[in-house]
Amino acid sequence: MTITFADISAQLATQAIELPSWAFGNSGTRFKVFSTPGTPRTPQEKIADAAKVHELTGLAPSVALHIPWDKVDDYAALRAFAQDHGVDLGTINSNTFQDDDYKFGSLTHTDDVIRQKAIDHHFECIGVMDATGSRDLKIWLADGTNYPGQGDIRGRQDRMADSLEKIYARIGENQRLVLEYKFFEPAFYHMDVPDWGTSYAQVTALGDKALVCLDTGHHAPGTNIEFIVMQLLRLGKLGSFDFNSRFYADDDLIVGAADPFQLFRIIYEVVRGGGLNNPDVAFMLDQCHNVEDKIPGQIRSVLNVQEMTARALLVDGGALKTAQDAGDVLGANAVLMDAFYTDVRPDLAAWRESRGLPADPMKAYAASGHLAKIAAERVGGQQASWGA
Ligand SMILES: O=C[C@H](O)[C@H](O)[C@H](O)[C@H](O)CO
Ligand SMILES: [Zn+2]
Ligand SMILES: [Zn+2]
Repeated sequence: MTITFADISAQLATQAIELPSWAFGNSGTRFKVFSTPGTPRTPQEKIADAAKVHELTGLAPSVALHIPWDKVDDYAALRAFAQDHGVDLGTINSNTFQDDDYKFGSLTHTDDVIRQKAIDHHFECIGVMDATGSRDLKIWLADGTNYPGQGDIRGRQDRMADSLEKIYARIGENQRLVLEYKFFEPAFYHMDVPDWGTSYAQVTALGDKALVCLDTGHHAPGTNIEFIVMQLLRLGKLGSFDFNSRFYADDDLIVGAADPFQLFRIIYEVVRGGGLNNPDVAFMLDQCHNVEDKIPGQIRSVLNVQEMTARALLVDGGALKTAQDAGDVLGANAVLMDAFYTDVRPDLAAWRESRGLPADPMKAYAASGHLAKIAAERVGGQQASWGA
């Protein structure tokens, strides 16, 4: 039975992709962080930009914050500001990677005083969650070493487990902790949470409110990421995605830009594993727009996820299973490729219009004059920049 667009539009209508506040700030590499006219200077301006993406796509109802980059005196007021703009505040990201004290680790540090400082920072983030109504605390640790022998990697695991246990004890009833893994950078010999297995082991030891965060840019080249997605869904431990794409390392490029087929395969396993529109599995972007304009970059990103979701939902599951069970290798592959090669853009455009959204949000944003408006308005002050 061929699946039609009409069969899948209801599932598309409930898709929600959380935007990272930091994607609207300036970002770059160790070589240069470029500034851009109109870049937000405050958490409020970042949220207003995220709301513009939601206004034009209907896809991005919440914004993730990064502490202290989005530190304010009154988080309840910030939430009200967000809600006035038609979005809500989402995942709270901790940051133990920009303080001199954490040169040799944070939650893994040998010095109890420094470790407690890192734990206290997470208590502060949980306090922010209480004020913003956020569900998820996302922990990504830069902790690791650069040379064999530099650190006792076993001892570091034990100290991290102890630190996480103390943090987890403060996680509220309707809150969760998601632990993000990354195979390298900024450490170049070992990272203390290098892979899904380590994150899974650590969060499983904590309890049901602790889950794994999968950043699509955090795997060794050649890794079959969709297999990891399948397994974490199967184990009920996939809490969230940090979506982006990369050609080489953790490039944090627009999701689907570097490898659209990989994004399709990942989302197909999300669909197959019951993870689509599943409140337990958060879709978030984690990107930096170093040279392209940031609001259009985020619009393009959520549209890429939507397009690949539509294609994944068009996979004829019945025909696929029949071919798989019959050992029809090429037949089974063809079922998936047919969906991947289906151009869903015309149907999506008509469907957006039927919902009062612009058929082509990229064109609509370009024609809106919004970029020129914020460039003219946002003069003076300190532009938000990755890291500050
Ligand atoms: O590589 C770092 C991770 O992707 C984290 O999610 C980090 O918090 C985020 O990228 C912001 O820089
Ligand atoms: Zn990430
Ligand atoms: Zn990353």
